[in-house]
Amino acid sequence: MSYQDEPGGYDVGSFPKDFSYGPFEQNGDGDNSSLQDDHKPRILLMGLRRSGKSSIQKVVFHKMSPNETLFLESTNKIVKDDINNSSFVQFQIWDFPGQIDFFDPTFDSDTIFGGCGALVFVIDAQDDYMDALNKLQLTVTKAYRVNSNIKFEVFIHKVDGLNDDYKMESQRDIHQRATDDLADAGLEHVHLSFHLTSIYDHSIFEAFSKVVQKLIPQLPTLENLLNILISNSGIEKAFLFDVVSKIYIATDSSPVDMQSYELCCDMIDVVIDISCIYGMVDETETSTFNSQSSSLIKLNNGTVLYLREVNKFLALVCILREENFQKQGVIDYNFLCFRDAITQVFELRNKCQNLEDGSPMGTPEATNGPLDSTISGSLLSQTPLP
Ligand SMILES: Nc1nc2c(ncn2[C@@H]2O[C@H](COP(=O)(O)OP(=O)(O)OP(=O)(O)O)[C@@H](O)[C@H]2O)c(=O)[nH]1
Repeated sequence: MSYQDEPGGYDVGSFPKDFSYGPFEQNGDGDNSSLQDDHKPRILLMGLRRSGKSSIQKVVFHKMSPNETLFLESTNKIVKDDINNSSFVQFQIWDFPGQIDFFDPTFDSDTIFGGCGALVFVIDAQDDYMDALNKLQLTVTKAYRVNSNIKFEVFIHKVDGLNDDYKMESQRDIHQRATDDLADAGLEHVHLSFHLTSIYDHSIFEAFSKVVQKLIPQLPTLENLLNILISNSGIEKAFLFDVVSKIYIATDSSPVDMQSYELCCDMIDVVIDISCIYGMVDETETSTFNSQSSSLIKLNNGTVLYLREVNKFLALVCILREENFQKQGVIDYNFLCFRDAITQVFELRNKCQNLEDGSPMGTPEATNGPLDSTISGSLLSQTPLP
């Protein structure tokens, strides 16, 4: 990951449409870095001072430990962070200073909101949130006028300090007030998504996963592939993880429960830690996660966790009953079909992006159409487990 700290020089002309995917572009011929930049969507982090914006960015994308965020200094200019080199998913995060003033003539809202995919507004739930709600209304109104395609995500943050009842009550109250405020501004049709988050547990990774997923046009295809994989392999739940950030870019369509997600995150940590200690062939190696990476953990409640490498950046982590793991051969075969299908999805996506920069080929409908049926066919041809 590279880290930039430059408040000016935004690229106004290009309008990022969706995610671009690292491995294939890096593998491609020639220098297409400017093309990559064109396709990189922006996620903006906004909210009042000290609400926790920089902490979120540092913990999720820079592996900072939550306690270290106590020493973070206040952000006083826009900080752009490129999430690209080591992560499969590519985008930019712009961290805004809390005191940003939309009426300042130097605040170029067309540039800032124009190329934005998602706007994450962070509200400190441990503080009085009335000012934050006013700012939220102002921000959404301003951003929506410039770009009606922005996904608005509200993080009700620092909930680690709150008991469960108060947490739910705050969420209900913030939800109600925020939607009322928008209705007053004539924007009742604008959708806000709410997430309860804290950097001290997995909730921030889960919330960010959902933000990122909304910007992946191939999500329905990925979900469909995961559904086919689990139903033919006796798997209960499967996540496709971006290994570096531990955000999941897709899961099957059964509901996600936090404990399963935490278990899978912990498994990735275990695999990376063990690989760092025992998996380095020589000291020049920089990545310990490679095509040899896989792991099987049996829990004492009859559950099995199974991890397989999909590519340099992605891992599939599955949860299944021990008795369903007896036919590991079928699961492994289905996994290989799944991996091929995923590769095809992103290769096709990449070709479309290169061929028709900005054309409707990049839309989910286009990528889901003919591709889905061929890939589904190859997976479905496997013998389902009894
Ligand atoms: N309890 C708790 N504290 C948090 C959490 N997230 C951030 N903090 C703390 O909140 C304080 C402010 O965090 P920052 O990330 O600097 O806030 P910011 O929104 O970037 O602040 P500005 O740069 O001034 O706009 C720090 O002391 C963090 O440790 C959280 O989830 N729970």
